[in-house]
Amino acid sequence: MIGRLNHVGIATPSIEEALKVWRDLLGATRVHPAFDLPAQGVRVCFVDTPNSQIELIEPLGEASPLHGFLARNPKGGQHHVCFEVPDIIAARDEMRAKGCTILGTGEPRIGAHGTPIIFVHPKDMGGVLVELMETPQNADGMEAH
Ligand SMILES: CC[C@@H](C(=O)O)C(=O)SCCNC(=O)CCNC(=O)[C@H](O)C(C)(C)COP(=O)(O)OP(=O)(O)OC[C@H]1O[C@@H](n2cnc3c(N)ncnc32)[C@H](O)[C@@H]1OP(=O)(O)O
Ligand SMILES: [Co+2]
Repeated sequence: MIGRLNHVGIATPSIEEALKVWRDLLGATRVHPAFDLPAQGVRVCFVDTPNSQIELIEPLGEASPLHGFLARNPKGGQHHVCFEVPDIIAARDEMRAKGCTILGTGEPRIGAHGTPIIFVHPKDMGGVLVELMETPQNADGMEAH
């Protein structure tokens, strides 16, 4: 079921501060404009790497899921990893059948790439918060990579 690594999520109190690491120290040159995703309670900025992306996420609003993490890690840190799957409902049902907890209602929500996503609880994933996202498709129905 597990597919391509789409991105690594990095929680930060400030995207501008975090960019000093990824752009200024590590030399990333392709930094996308930051944007708000109110439905997910985050502000997002993607940094391209040669074979994947870093997703910088900053809390947006009082209900942001990042507040607990940043209370434990005030300077931010690695928050989640995201893998593509061909069918999000099939992936969710398979993970549930294997005894994993899907966070929230379990209904997929639209993520930053415009495709449905779910999160699997870190207690079932060896301490790693895992995001699964449906593989982006082109207009012709082919994988958009
Ligand atoms: C940009 C949009 C989208 C995309 O398209 O890519 C995103 O990526 S949005 C990213 C932000 N959204 C989410 O994270 C949604 C899912 N997350 C949650 O529901 C919560 O954050 C959480 C995972 C349930 C954690 O909630 P929190 O209140 O912070 O902590 P708890 O006290 O409930 O913690 C329970 C347990 O889990 C450990 N934990 C928490 N966060 C992480 C983490 N990021 N990685 C690993 N482990 C984590 C926490 O330490 C607790 O452990 P124990 O103390 O051992 O119980
Ligand atoms: Co993500």
